[in-house]
Amino acid sequence: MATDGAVPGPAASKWNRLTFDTEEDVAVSLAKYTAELSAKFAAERGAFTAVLSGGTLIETLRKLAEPPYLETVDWSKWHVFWVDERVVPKDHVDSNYKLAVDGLLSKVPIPTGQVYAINDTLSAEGAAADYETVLKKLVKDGVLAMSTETGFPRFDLMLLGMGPDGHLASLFPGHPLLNENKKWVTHIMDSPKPPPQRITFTFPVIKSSAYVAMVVTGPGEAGTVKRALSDEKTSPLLPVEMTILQDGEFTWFTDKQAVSML
Ligand SMILES: O=C(O)[C@H](O)[C@@H](O)[C@H](O)[C@H](O)COP(=O)(O)O
Repeated sequence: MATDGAVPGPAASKWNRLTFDTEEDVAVSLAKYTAELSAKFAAERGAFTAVLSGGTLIETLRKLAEPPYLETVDWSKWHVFWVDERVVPKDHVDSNYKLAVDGLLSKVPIPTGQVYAINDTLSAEGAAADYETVLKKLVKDGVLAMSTETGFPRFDLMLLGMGPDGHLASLFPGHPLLNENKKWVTHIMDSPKPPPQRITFTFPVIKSSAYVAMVVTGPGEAGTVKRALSDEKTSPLLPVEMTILQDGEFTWFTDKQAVSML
């Protein structure tokens, strides 16, 4: 059972809240939504740029690796990125790349050259700069779109999670990185969520997305979801509340436990 809600944001942007009975129902709907956007952009642009988070998001994407999507999705058009990544070896248990490979990417035939992991031999600062260089080349190559409104890259779909403190990516409440408005990719050395060293997309990039799915299931963030979805705003806004798309569609994918305090 899904319900919609009305929402704020720039006139060109849309905002939806979908609530399902169970996490399983969220997973079923998220796979359909992702597969449909994949087909849309593959047809329109000949490529589909999909950005993954760490955390439970990969588990909630599990239905994509099952029929019918295994056969019906044109995986050759996919280009996969990470909205944030821990600065650890790619085979480390804390790696978001490892998490995604184990949970999804090893099960679907995306060309390996179209999965963009960080260079794990570099420092956090170096890896962020290197990742930004990779993105800029993909813009030149016509794989990654640019937002004409913001001058930042415009990813087709970002699949995001939210922490109990309202963080997304590695953009944490009260952190100076929330104000970064020049770089596409930056680095953090003191992440309150371990491990401490990460790279992360900046807000201008996230806000330039064509589609964002904010996937929150279970009771763990119910209080933060209540605050994020409340009309009464308290200052300072949480990072998730700051994520107002410039010209895109933001959709909450939640289960009943996640919205149980609304
Ligand atoms: O690298 C990370 O840790 C993630 O990208 C992070 O932003 C995650 O999405 C949230 O912390 C939600 O995590 P859960 O889905 O596990 O609640």
